[in-house]
Amino acid sequence: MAASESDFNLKVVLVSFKQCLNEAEEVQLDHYLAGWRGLVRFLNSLGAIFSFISKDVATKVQIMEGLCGGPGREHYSTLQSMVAYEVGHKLVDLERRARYPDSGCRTVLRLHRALRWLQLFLEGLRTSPEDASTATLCTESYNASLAAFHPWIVRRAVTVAFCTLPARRAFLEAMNVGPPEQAVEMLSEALPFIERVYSISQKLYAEHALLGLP
Ligand SMILES: CCCCCCCC/C=C\CCCCCCCC(=O)N[C@@H](COP(=O)(O)O)[C@H](O)/C=C/CCCCCCCCCCCCC
Repeated sequence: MAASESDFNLKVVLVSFKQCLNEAEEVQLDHYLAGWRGLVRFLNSLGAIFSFISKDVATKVQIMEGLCGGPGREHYSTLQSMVAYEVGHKLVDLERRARYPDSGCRTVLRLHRALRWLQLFLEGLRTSPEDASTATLCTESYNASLAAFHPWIVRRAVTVAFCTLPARRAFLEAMNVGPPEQAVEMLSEALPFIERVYSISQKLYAEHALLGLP
């Protein structure tokens, strides 16, 4: 993995997701996006073959940064306020993508689906035996989450990229939180926060019938 990305620390990323929820259990977008920025750094450290993925995530983070810092910024403090604003002002189109291609709701939905992949993948890393194949873990988590939303060509490219992933031990070391055993322990503590953020977001999107936003 590239030395320039050696400042990556998965614990810091996971803490962002822990900090996401306020007392009312609303998802605070600044922490949510901070978590994603950290994940982009890690993706960049995996080499050029993953750049099509990191670019897509980075673009989506930039769209959200534009909304969170733009003229309507007061509506973009939490996921809940964003959904209420965009749905209430008809800024989302459930039928076509072309009308509001950069709405916050559709952009976060893509990240939200990817968060499910991350949750499943990290859970796989945490619970698998030492000699488990990361390509297999990645493929299984991908097939159980994001794959349903991607066309054949993306699924194919992703499957090829997975074959270049480092071994499980290297992954755990790349988290920069100490020896592999400590990384596994950290995952046990941190994963419930990702799960919580995911399930609160999923419920919110389901309540507003936004889970299929094109
Ligand atoms: C030390 C271990 C830590 C693990 C950290 C992993 C870091 C990576 C975190 C997340 C990566 C997944 C990001 C995927 C975002 C996909 C968003 C998406 O679905 N975009 C598609 C739809 O967008 P619109 O066109 O509707 O705007 C877009 O078409 C697809 C683009 C590229 C393909 C995305 C493939 C996702 C594969 C997920 C596995 C990532 C493998 C990372 C390896 C660790």
